[in-house]
Amino acid sequence: MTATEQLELVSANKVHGGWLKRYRHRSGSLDCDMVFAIYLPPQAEQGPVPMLWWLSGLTCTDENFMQKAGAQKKAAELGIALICPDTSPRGVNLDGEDDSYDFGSGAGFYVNATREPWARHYRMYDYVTEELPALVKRHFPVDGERESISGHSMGGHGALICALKNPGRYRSVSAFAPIVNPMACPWGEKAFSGYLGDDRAQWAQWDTCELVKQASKSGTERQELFVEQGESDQFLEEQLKPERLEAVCAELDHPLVLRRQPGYDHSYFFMASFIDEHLAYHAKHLL
Ligand SMILES: CC(=O)Oc1ccc2c(C)cc(=O)oc2c1
Repeated sequence: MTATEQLELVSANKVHGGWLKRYRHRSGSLDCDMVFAIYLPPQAEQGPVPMLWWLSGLTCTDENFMQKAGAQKKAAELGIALICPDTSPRGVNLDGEDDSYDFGSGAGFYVNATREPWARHYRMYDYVTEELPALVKRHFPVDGERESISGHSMGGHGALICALKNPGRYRSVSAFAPIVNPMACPWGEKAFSGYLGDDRAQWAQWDTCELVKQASKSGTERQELFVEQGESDQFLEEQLKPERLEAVCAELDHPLVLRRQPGYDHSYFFMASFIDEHLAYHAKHLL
């Protein structure tokens, strides 16, 4: 811990016997103040508990998942901490940052930007895989050896790339309606050209379908990917394209559980309907 590291408590609410807390801190990797949310189940009072990282989607903050998914009851039953970062740097005042919902504020895409003016602040990959985990392990009763990761949409893309880029790090990975091939959909093309520039070889380092191909070539461990997808999702055909992940995984024999759920859309009602099953899935790997 650095001598100046400070965690400012923003709010605290008791939920299902545990505590949901929000903290503000100075992020070195993003060079700005950030807020994150952590739910500590009642078991954390007895000793370190395993962690599930939740990465949220476009327009979200640390709050949406904790307020809308209804995950705390099951997390309390299982004894799993939930940690939810914000989705982009905040308050850095870059030109064009607030012009649209799918780029800039609330849309960090969990990459490390290499293009100016984004490169100094938009390093969400380093933030969610290195800086914030180290901080959480220093300050909270969590077991740093037992972590899993999940997320929704842009955050589902984030969860999948974090797991694929760090074989052996996460005990399990799941995603709701993830953007599985951002190199080839409008949201991803806009974000990657803005944050990374024109070099598509760089883009491939942040694309789930491409990372599955790379894992196959390099012979690294093939971790199962668990994906939940609503069939009435309004972004299914244009942005999410789960059939591309299905095809790549089938071709390369990468384990994938893709569940298509009739009638469900892209909203938090969809996540609230299946979050308990995802928590139980992660618990099998964490406990
Ligand atoms: C709270 C909420 O509804 O979150 C939400 C809405 C829409 C989207 C879209 C369109 C994409 C995404 O990545 O996340 C997301 C999250």
